[in-house]
Amino acid sequence: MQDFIHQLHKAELHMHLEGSLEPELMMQLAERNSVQLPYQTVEEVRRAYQFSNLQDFLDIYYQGASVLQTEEDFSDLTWAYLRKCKAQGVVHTEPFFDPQAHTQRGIPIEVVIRGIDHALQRGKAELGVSSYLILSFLRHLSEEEAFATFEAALPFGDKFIAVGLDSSELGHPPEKFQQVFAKARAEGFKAVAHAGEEGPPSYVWGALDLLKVDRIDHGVRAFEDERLMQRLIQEQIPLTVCPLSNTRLKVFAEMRHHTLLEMLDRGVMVTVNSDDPAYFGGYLVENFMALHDALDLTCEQAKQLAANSIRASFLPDSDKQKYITRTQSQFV
Ligand SMILES: Nc1ncnc2[nH]cnc12
Ligand SMILES: [Zn+2]
Repeated sequence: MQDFIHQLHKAELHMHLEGSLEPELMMQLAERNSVQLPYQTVEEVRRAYQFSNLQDFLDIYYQGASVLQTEEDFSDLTWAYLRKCKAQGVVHTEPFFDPQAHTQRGIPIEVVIRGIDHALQRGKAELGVSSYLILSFLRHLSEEEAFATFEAALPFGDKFIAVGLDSSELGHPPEKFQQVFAKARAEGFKAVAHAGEEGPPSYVWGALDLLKVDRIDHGVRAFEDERLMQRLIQEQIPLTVCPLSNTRLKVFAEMRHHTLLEMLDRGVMVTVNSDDPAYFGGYLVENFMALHDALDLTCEQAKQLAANSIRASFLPDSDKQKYITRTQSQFV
């Protein structure tokens, strides 16, 4: 099964670059930049990765991100992730970055974007992995701060395709960011938002109706609202679901309780993603394998999920068709 999943042409649509910072690189960059971390060894870092909810994780995630300071750091981080993509049969990726996690520490936004973009260009040229970057706003900060971030990023508007919304969900509903999303869409950007990870189904409705997003990130709590499920199915709105993240952050107590395959079988456009692979125990293939181990994911379902990831991407239709046709003729 693992080989089968490796070979499928897959897109990854929900992955935070800062969440791909492996403990080894974290320690290396801490040393390179003289940043003090509360850990002495890689093992100590790994031992700290015990989370009981999203906020627990975010506290550690932002602390980890503090080692990223120069263009080279952002490029090294992105490059390491793209090599993983190449090794796992990910042909296209649409990663998030959180500019405010860095600008708040005094790192200029151009350092962040230039570093990431350098690696993404190299990934396309040297590894054949294509990508579209997504600029994500931190929802625990204000909409004014999101606007300022968007304005500062606009001179680099050719380097990202969409805006997103992440960080602490509860207490920060989509409507808080209605104006800045309207502005970004008016400027021609696509839109996505985390919704229904820890937040209730009403946040998914809000992301659809107020932010007018093209995809929902997570969205697993939509399962609790049958009318919403019907809408997701009818309109084929993609959900970028992250199984290992959901169990690590206790959205589901155990993988065997995860509803991803039930959603797939009901006709929801679900995709599999890794969210923060360095923190949650695996990249894309490991997420597929977790579904196989706990829920008996079949080859047919894996193929469908891979095709969904291409369909739900922002690739042009001609590229989507190319990848889907290839996957279908790969295994007959
Ligand atoms: N799973 C997640 N939910 C919200 N914000 C995040 N930032 C990084 N990972 C996240
Ligand atoms: Zn996420």
